[in-house]
Amino acid sequence: MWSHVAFEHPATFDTLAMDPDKKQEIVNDLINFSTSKDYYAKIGKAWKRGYLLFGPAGTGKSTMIAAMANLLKYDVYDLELTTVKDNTELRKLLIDTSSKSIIVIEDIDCSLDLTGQRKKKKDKEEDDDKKKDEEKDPAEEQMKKMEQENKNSQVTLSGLLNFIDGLWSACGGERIIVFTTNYVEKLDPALIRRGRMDKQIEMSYCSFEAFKVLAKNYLDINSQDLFAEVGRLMEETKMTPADVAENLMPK
Ligand SMILES: Nc1ncnc2c1ncn2[C@@H]1O[C@H](COP(=O)(O)OP(=O)(O)OP(=O)(O)O)[C@@H](O)[C@H]1O
Repeated sequence: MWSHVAFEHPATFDTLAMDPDKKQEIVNDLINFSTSKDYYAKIGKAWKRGYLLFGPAGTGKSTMIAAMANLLKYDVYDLELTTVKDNTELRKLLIDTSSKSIIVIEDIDCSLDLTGQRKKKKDKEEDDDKKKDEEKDPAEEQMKKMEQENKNSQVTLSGLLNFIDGLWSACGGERIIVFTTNYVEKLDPALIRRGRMDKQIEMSYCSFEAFKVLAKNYLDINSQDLFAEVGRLMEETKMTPADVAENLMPK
């Protein structure tokens, strides 16, 4: 079901531009997770950890995932939810991952109508209430039933969460699941509740600290007269690390 491509992304935590304290915290968290087999066994929980990476495009969410994989030497599985037929298929796909893996679901806000599904259900209940006393057309009822069955055959938020919550306990191995989004505010709060996403990481516009990492990577410069001015401008502007990096590339 998965097609295999050798993972050879060069990004590491050394080349990742972000606040050094925040970066160190994430590295510590990952190492702590990967060396905690006994702890998870002791508390009787699946050895898994969920990360939510959020922030504007070009702030390094994909780069961060590559750095995670390179640090832990895990396989990366890119899961395109919109192409998964139903919860059964989702289950099969996830069981089929290797025992040291990072499962990535990018742009979660676009993959599933996470907020919509709940709203639709509520709207439907209201509609049904209104109709309670009205005569019900059997043909219409049948159509509704079919529509509902069709809906049930798709990947749902609850299918996804159930999987994250439970199934891995049966599989063994260490699994990291990473969700990314450019619009954290659009997500269903149930998805980002603690316990489901263990760590939420905001990827933000390029700070001066992040700029220094990029200057070192791209130009081999640690310090320069213009740095003070760049630092001031970085505070004033909202530039993504991707934009900064592009400007540091030879033209
Ligand atoms: N924090 C960063 N550190 C180092 N390089 C970065 C960083 N952010 C972006 N880049 C550079 O910009 C390119 C695009 O960034 P990336 O794809 O990681 O961003 P993204 O947040 O995943 O964007 P999108 O939301 O569009 O997927 C990367 O290949 C990398 O070269």
